[in-house]
Amino acid sequence: MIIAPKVRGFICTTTHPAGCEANVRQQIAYVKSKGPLANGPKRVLVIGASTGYGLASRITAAFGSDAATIGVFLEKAGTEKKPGSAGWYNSAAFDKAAKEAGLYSKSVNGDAFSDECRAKVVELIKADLGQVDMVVYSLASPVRKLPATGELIRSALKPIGEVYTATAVDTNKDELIEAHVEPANEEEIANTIKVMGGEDWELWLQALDQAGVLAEGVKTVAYSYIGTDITWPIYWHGTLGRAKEDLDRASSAIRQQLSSKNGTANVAVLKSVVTQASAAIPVMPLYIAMSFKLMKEQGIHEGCIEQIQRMFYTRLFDGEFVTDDAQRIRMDDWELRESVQQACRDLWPQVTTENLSQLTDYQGYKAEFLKLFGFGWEGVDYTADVNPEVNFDVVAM
Ligand SMILES: NC(=O)c1ccc[n+]([C@@H]2O[C@H](COP(=O)([O-])OP(=O)(O)OC[C@H]3O[C@@H](n4cnc5c(N)ncnc54)[C@H](O)[C@@H]3O)[C@@H](O)[C@H]2O)c1
Repeated sequence: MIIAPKVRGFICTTTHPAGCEANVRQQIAYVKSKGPLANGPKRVLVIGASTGYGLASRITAAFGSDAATIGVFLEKAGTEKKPGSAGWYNSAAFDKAAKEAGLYSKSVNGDAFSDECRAKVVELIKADLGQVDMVVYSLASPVRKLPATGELIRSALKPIGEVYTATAVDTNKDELIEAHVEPANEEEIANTIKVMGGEDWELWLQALDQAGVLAEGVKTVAYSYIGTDITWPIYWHGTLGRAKEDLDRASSAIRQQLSSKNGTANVAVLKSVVTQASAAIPVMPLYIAMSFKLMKEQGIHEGCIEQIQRMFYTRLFDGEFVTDDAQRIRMDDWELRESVQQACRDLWPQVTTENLSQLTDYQGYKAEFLKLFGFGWEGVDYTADVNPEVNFDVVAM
């Protein structure tokens, strides 16, 4: 079939397998261009491995450090008649490239919040790798089914204390709007912490530790976002920020847990990038369009793969392991420069629907958003017939 993009709200409901493969190949080429990673991990588990930062982590570990990887994600396979999710095609493309390079790659498609999924991963590690020396936690999900009770909990994307009002962009109409978001109540705050906080990361590390599949000196990282005063009301000071604070709590609990095997646990604070997760956060698309323009002009632009490659190569495994006072790895250092933030603050009140494309990198944002779903990649013939049914080595749950 011939597949064209169909955007509905914050997502594109169609995907292109060849475009997703082009995305993965380009990320692999980027990592390879940096040469081998000294002292890198060799057996890596990535939870949330199919898109965004998790995919970039899997690619960096495999192609920077020749690591065997197990990836966990929740994605939909395509059928003859209907395209699957982008993460499915990304993972198929990763698996193909890893095997071509002689690297071990196994994937588990299932609910990472479930005990069954943890048990399956433990079984795989025991059977194939023995132990892992790195665990990346990169889940982004609006819902979590609690493993103990089966209760389905939903997160909320809301401010706390007062209504949030700000200029935002309606990405369907390409118009500036005034976004109003009502504050969360106590239950919504607690629920968001349950879904996106640190509990599930802790459960993973406990299960892996108890099964004896964590190697001496194991490193685990979970990804977070803090941002600045521009996004604080909706993010860091809102429900998601509370969940991310809980990740800091979990990181110190896991650090304690791993100390007997000289393991480390850190939250890595990453920059804002275009992913399916960030597209759903009010104000993020406008802020990203603005900061991308400035960071590109200043020669410090990074997407997922550039951020993660820099983290692995200059902080985690080679270079200087520096953290902030809360033991967080700060990869948002370039984004937080005053040259970027002050310029954003100055630009914010000047942006209108008419000058959006001149004052910000809005066109770049839109193009990158479509690229997440496999559209707009150079070298892909979008007029050609493509089979949406793509199979690879994946354990279904
Ligand atoms: N996007 C940003 O700008 C940004 C910035 C800083 C930090 N982060 C953080 O990085 C992490 C990853 O975010 P992202 O933007 O890469 O998101 P993403 O939406 O691109 O990826 C989410 C991943 O989680 C997986 N997933 C979701 N629910 C699952 C489930 N129930 N079971 C198994 N897998 C599941 C998906 O399959 C996918 O692999 C999040 O913690 C996010 O807060 C993102």
